[in-house]
Amino acid sequence: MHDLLPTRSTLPLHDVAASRRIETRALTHAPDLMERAGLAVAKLALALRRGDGPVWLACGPGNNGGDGHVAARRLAEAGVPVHVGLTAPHRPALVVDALLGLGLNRAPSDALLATITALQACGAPILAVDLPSGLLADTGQPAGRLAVRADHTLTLLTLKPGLFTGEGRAYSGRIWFDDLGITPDEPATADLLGPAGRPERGATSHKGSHGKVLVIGGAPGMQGAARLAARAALACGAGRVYVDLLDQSPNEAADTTRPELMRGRLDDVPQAVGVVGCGAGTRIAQHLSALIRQLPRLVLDADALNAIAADAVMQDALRSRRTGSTLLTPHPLEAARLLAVDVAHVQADRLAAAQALATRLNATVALKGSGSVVASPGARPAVCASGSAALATAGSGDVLAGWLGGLWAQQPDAAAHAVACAGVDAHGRAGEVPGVLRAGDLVERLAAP
Ligand SMILES: NC(=O)C1=CN([C@@H]2O[C@H](COP(=O)(O)OP(=O)(O)OC[C@H]3O[C@@H](n4cnc5c(N)ncnc54)[C@H](OP(=O)(O)O)[C@@H]3O)[C@@H](O)[C@H]2O)[C@@H](O)CC1
Ligand SMILES: Nc1ncnc2c1ncn2[C@@H]1O[C@H](COP(=O)(O)OP(=O)(O)O)[C@@H](O)[C@H]1O
Repeated sequence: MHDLLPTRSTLPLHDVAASRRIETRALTHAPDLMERAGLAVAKLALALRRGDGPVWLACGPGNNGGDGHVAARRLAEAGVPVHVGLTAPHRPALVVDALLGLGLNRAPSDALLATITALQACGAPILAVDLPSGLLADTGQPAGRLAVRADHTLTLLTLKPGLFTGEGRAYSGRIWFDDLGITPDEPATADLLGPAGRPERGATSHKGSHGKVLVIGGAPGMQGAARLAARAALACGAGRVYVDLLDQSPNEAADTTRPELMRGRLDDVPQAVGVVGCGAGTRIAQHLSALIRQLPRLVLDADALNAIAADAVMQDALRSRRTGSTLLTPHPLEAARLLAVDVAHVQADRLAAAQALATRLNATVALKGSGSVVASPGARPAVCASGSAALATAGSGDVLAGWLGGLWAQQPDAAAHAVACAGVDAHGRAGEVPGVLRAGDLVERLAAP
């Protein structure tokens, strides 16, 4: 058993169907799985309980509840007072939520909702077994109007996507993992991203070795967005970074506080990685066709995505680009526009939405938000466990787009999927601070070795 985040390597995620298959096969040679699960829960409960009061184990009707009953027995054997039931004891030292796990298949019944409300109100820390009760393992969304908001979740046998994306991080608390001694014997449903290395800088390299980025965006009043993207590309290590600010005179500086940044246009740097759309407004539409046709590698963000959502011809042009050469970075609303659905639909199943968009536009999609999802046509999707609400501030997405452009410029042979996985995870890790991180400071944190 170990504390899972931050991840030290890329790990497999398994959805409910895959977890069930793994469990069924494992039970043939390890029939004591529930004993192992209950023991792991009891060990963690011992470490987490606060005071001498009873550990309250709220056990549901299925095997999740079974894990809770085994844990209760183990705790009692260790001399810990336990209370097994659906109503609260006096001053519990810990609550073990073993109501519902993988088997959640509908909105919790009223009786379960009453127990969820009681365990939430009792004041003790909550340890959820496998999943917070009421949270859907595949999507990270509550199945009904309430799910347990746990302080800790000990997930068992497999890692479930819903712990990490959607609302998962808000409900799961600190995530622990015990594989119960079983190695998954089928491919992952998705990857949980680990840290990726930075592009190498050879001792004799020169600026020409590290590629070019062209940032196109920054309509009047929104030039900061393009500048943030350009600064991020520069901080990432791109050899040269050019900025094409829409509607600005070509004689003006790209960024007076970053003299390293140059003005440039598509015709000046036709082989650059394009980072298009940050703060661009609606005027970007008139530039997009040429950019989509000519730039070999494209990161499309913000207003570029909105323009594409409104133009079927541009969508066709995107589809005809080489697979692996286009990277879209929508937040959920931009993804919803591109898919012609509402945001709730996207958030209800972020993995499915990202995959649908990737297939529809023949592009890699980094669907942003807590638990960003990277999806590409024909590839296994990835979920990013890094990041925090410190990133929920204007400009952090512009920084991501620029950073992705900078990474890609230095790895011209990389496919968009690999670039997206590395960049999204690095961006999230740099954004793990208490409070708020201003986007300019995020660039500096990303740049730090
Ligand atoms: N087998 C093993 O050795 C191992 C098992 N493990 C553990 O087993 C867990 C999976 O167990 P599980 O399949 O029994 O499902 P579980 O989550 O307990 O729920 C099913 C029950 O809940 C009910 N129910 C569903 N939704 C409901 C709702 N909204 N409101 C009310 N009721 C609802 C459903 O009712 P039904 O649909 O049948 O009417 C059924 O009775 C897994 O998460 C892990 O903890 C692991 O530790 C590995 C070892
Ligand atoms: N609560 C959160 N947890 C993790 N990452 C977050 C959270 N809120 C925002 N982010 C990240 O911050 C960035 C915000 O991007 P975006 O919404 O495009 O902002 P902007 O357009 O203002 O730059 C995305 O990378 C997103 O994944």
